[in-house]
Amino acid sequence: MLSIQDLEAGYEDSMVIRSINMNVEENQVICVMGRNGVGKTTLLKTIIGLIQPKNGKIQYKSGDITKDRPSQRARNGSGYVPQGREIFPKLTVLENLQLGLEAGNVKTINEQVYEYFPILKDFAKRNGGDLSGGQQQQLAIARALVSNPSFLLLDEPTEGIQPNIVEEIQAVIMDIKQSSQTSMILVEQNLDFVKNVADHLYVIDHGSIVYSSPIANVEDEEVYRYLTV
Ligand SMILES: Nc1ncnc2c1ncn2[C@@H]1O[C@H](COP(=O)(O)OP(=O)(O)OP(=O)(O)O)[C@@H](O)[C@H]1O
Repeated sequence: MLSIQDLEAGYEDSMVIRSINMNVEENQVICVMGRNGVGKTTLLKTIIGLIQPKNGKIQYKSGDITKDRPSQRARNGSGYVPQGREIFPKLTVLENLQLGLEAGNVKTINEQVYEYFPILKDFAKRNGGDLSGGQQQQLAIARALVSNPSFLLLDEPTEGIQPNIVEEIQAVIMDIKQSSQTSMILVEQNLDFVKNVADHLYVIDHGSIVYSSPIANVEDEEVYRYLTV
C-alpha cells in the first residue's frame, strides 16, 4: 500500500535520513524507534509531504506521491498526528476537529471519534489550550481520524502522557486495526507499547534503518542496544 524506496531527506545541506526502504501493507501497524535526533520525525514529515525528499520515491496505492503536496496527500487518505500535538490552543475542540474535516475534504465528524474519546464531545466548546496534555493528544488523534484516513502517521503519541490515557490510546489503535483497513506508522519510545500494537518494528540510527523485525521476533536486548546512548 505504501512503499518507500531509497528515501533520503534533510534540511538545507544536511542529510538526516538515508537510504530508507519500507513497505507498509493495508491494516499493518509499523513502529519506528530510535534515540533522540536520529531522524524519526524527519522521516514522518517526508512521508506526509512537509519535507521534500532529496532522493528516493514514495508510492501510495500504486501512485507515485513523492511530489504531492501535504494537502493532496490528506485528501487522498493520509492522516498525521504530529509530535507535541500541535492543536490550535485558541480554537475550540470542535473547531480543531472541523479543521481535520477540511484537510480531508470530509463533511461530517464520524461519531466513532466521540466513541473513542467521549471527553471531546463534553468539551466541544472549550478552547483546545485549556485541555490537559493527555486530552490534547486525544484531540490531535481525533483531528486526524475525522477525515477517515486510510493511512495514519503518529509521532510519539504517548510522550509525556499519563498511563490511563496511554491505555486509551492503545485501545484506539487496536480498534482501528481490528475494525478498518487503515495502515499506521507509529514513532514510539516505549517498547512495551510497541509490542502491544505493532506488526513490525524498525529501529533507526543516524538516519538509517539498523534493525527490522516482525514484532513476534523482536529481541529486546538488541533493540535496547540501539536505544541507549
Ligand atoms: N527544521 C530543521 N532544520 C534543521 N535541522 C533540523 C530541523 N529539524 C530537525 N533537524 C535536525 O535533524 C535531526 C533529526 O531530527 P528529528 O526531529 O527528525 O529526530 P527524531 O528522531 O524525531 O528526534 P526526537 O526523538 O528527539 O523527536 C536532528 O539533528 C535535528 O537537530
